[in-house]
Amino acid sequence: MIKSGKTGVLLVNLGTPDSTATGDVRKYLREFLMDGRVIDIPSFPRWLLVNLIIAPFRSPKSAGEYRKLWTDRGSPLLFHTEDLKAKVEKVLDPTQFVVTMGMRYQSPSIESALEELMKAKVKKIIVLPLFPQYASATNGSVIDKVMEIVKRWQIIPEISFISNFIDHPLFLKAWEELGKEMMEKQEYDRFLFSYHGLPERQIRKGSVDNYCQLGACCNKYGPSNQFCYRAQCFQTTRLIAAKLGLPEDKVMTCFQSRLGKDPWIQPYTEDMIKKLASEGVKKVLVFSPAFVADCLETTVEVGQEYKEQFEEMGGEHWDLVPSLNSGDTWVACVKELVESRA
Ligand SMILES: C=CC1=C(C)c2cc3[nH]c(cc4nc(cc5[nH]c(cc1n2)c(C)c5CCC(=O)O)C(CCC(=O)O)=C4C)c(C)c3C=C
Ligand SMILES: [Fe+2]
Ligand SMILES: [Fe+2]
Repeated sequence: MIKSGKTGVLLVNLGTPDSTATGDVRKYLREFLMDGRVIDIPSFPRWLLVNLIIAPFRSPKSAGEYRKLWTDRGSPLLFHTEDLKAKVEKVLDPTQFVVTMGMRYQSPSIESALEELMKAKVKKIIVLPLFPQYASATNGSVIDKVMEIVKRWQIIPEISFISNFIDHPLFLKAWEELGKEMMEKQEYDRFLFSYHGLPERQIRKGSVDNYCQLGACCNKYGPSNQFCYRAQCFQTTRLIAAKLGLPEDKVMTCFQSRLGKDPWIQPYTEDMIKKLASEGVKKVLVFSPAFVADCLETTVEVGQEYKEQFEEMGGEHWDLVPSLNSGDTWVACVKELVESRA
């Protein structure tokens, strides 16, 4: 009998600068923000905006933020993704799977990872964008990039894209375990779930039959809004909160990291901090479940900057639940996600 080939697994995260030098941060921001799924305006105005305004003015400031984040092993987003890949490789059957890792922007590239899989003569590729909630700017962009590369291949193997995994029992269990560990050390008055934001326009563009109106529609999650990023975030909060038995009136969902002047999805995390402080709330536990690895957005923005803001307004505890990184339950989740598609 002819032996069929292995299945290739491609884990993809966002990407991070090569170093904290302003030039490297500028290069990263240029590649990232020139993606038409991230800044979704026509290419010429996008080029002007990115190259003449955002990259020159933002790079020095962002480089300073990256310096607060950087470790001996470099950027946490990169080394946690490398660790995850190494651990997933260990738990998957090596006679059946070849595991690779790539970043949507900068390095290691998706192209180099796909070449590795092609050389391994895989019969099928499973692509797992490491973003729990689907957004055109993240998962959509990964799918776009993979297709752009494989369309040049003579033989295109079967490809399966995992587009969201917010309800996977092991994803929820991993957050439950991390949350419990924090809650055993400290009591909290509120539980804040802060997700990466998106321009409202991008939600509207993805809304089928105009279902999504960026309001109470996101309080329900089902076939009508299964790809609405905002609805997926609210659903993620509900599922994790239920696992931890958190009282509904103490749980809030909000969105961080607005870029530019256009309206982004609300409520904004910064407004939520002001509201909590004005209500006299003192102890807040913060989850960031749009990310599966510690990165600039979690460690610096939520863990340092928002913490300072809350404390300046009279708050006493602002504690960030660490991300999934390469923890055992999360590794088991990735194993199951992959095996279920093999
Ligand atoms: C849930 C995942 C993410 C979504 C959705 C997303 C959308 C999005 N992001 C920007 C602009 C920036 N994001 C930046 C950093 C960053 N973003 C994500 C994830 C999502 N982005 C991660 C994991 C990171 C951190 C990377 C790291 O190296 O640690 C940045 C760069 C940092 C900075 O200069 O502040 C920008 C800029 C837009 C415009 C957007 C949707 C349209
Ligand atoms: Fe981002
Ligand atoms: Fe919605």
